[in-house]
Amino acid sequence: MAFFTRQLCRHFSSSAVRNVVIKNVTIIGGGQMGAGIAQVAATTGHSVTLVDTSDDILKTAVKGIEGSLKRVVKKKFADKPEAGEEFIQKVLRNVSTSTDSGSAAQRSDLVLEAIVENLKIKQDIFHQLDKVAPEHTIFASNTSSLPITDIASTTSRLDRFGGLHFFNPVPMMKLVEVVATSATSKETFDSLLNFSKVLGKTPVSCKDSPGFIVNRLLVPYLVEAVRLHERGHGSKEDVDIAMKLGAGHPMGPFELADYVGLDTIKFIIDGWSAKDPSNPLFAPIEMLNKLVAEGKLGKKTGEGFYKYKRLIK
Ligand SMILES: CCCCCCCCCCCCC[C@H](O)CC(=O)SCCNC(=O)CCNC(=O)[C@H](O)C(C)(C)COP(=O)(O)OP(=O)(O)OC[C@H]1O[C@@H](n2cnc3c(N)ncnc32)[C@H](O)[C@@H]1OP(=O)(O)O
Ligand SMILES: NC(=O)c1ccc[n+]([C@@H]2O[C@H](COP(=O)([O-])OP(=O)(O)OC[C@H]3O[C@@H](n4cnc5c(N)ncnc54)[C@H](O)[C@@H]3O)[C@@H](O)[C@H]2O)c1
Repeated sequence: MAFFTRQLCRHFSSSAVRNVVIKNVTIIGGGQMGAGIAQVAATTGHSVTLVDTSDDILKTAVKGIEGSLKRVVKKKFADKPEAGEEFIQKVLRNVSTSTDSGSAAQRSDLVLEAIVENLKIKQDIFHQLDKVAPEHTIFASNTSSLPITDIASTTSRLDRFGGLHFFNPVPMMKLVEVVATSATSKETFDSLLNFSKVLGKTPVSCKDSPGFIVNRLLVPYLVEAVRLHERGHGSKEDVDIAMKLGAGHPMGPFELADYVGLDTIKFIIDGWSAKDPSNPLFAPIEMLNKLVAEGKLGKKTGEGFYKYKRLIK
């Protein structure tokens, strides 16, 4: 009888999990994206634990969240600065930080990963967390370019694993790509879809195909911009001005690349090139490789294609 009950529980706890209402969220990675997602989740009343590898990084992340919230309240509470400050403190109370992803995951309905764009590191972290997270906990990755199926493969919760691809800067960008693998259950997908809506975002449904929707279209455009410049057909500045004034983009391709982070972009290009080496789209980009080798990673380090005065906006 005990055996039967155990089997029944196992069945219900894995394949027939009900929709999970997401309240407690662990976000792994307190960089640009993790901090932005933490801000939005905390603002919408979720209890958020932000995890990174050191307390210093986490301190910088929380400072970044506070800075971003100040920009939000400047608009939202234009005539009531005290109410604005109260709002900021209320949101910040919903954010705690930790360097221990395991204990954070134990209290979470959702573990959302936003660490470096490296398959092995992402797989390792989910493999560890799969052993300690509650059965009902949904895992999701914010990857820009890696197959969710590959990231999920080191876990035993393929039905409770999906993609939640946010856009940078998270507080301003309305879109979330919600990605289902062939193993993601409908309940998990619906929970992720609903979570995105509760965050105030507009979700679109995506298959686990390379680049999902946005990056599938955005990457060739960005690559062609840098090739055009390398061929001597336009300065960075003119290319950026052209795309802003001629195509209505809020940022030109070089500005956008600096904003995303050149290390992240290199991870994306190198990863796709390794999978599809004969595709000319992914041939090495000399300018990009040089800047990354010099530690010029874009806006976050103060220099990339351009130089910047302020590191944290
Ligand atoms: C060339 C190299 C090629 C190499 C190959 C390429 C390979 C592949 C690359 C793939 C990358 C994929 C990355 C990822 O997976 C997907 C992405 O995220 S792509 C990025 C998507 N984001 C964008 O496209 C951003 C475009 N930019 C904008 O929308 C705007 O510029 C902006 C960021 C919103 C800023 O607006 P601006 O008007 O320019 O500037 P302001 O500073 O005046 O801001 C306006 C308004 O917004 C408020 N605000 C801005 N940022 C924040 C923030 N972080 N927090 C809170 N508020 C913010 C600001 O306060 C202003 O408010 P207002 O004054 O108007 O009240
Ligand atoms: N930058 C963008 O515009 C953008 C947009 C959408 C999605 N993404 C994706 O989001 C992810 C993060 O990108 P980002 O721009 O925030 O990068 P980032 O470099 O700003 O931040 C990554 C953070 O992860 C931390 N980290 C690394 N290994 C860790 C580990 N084992 N445990 C805990 N923390 C760890 C780092 O210390 C760093 O703070 C990537 O997968 C990227 O492809 C990026």
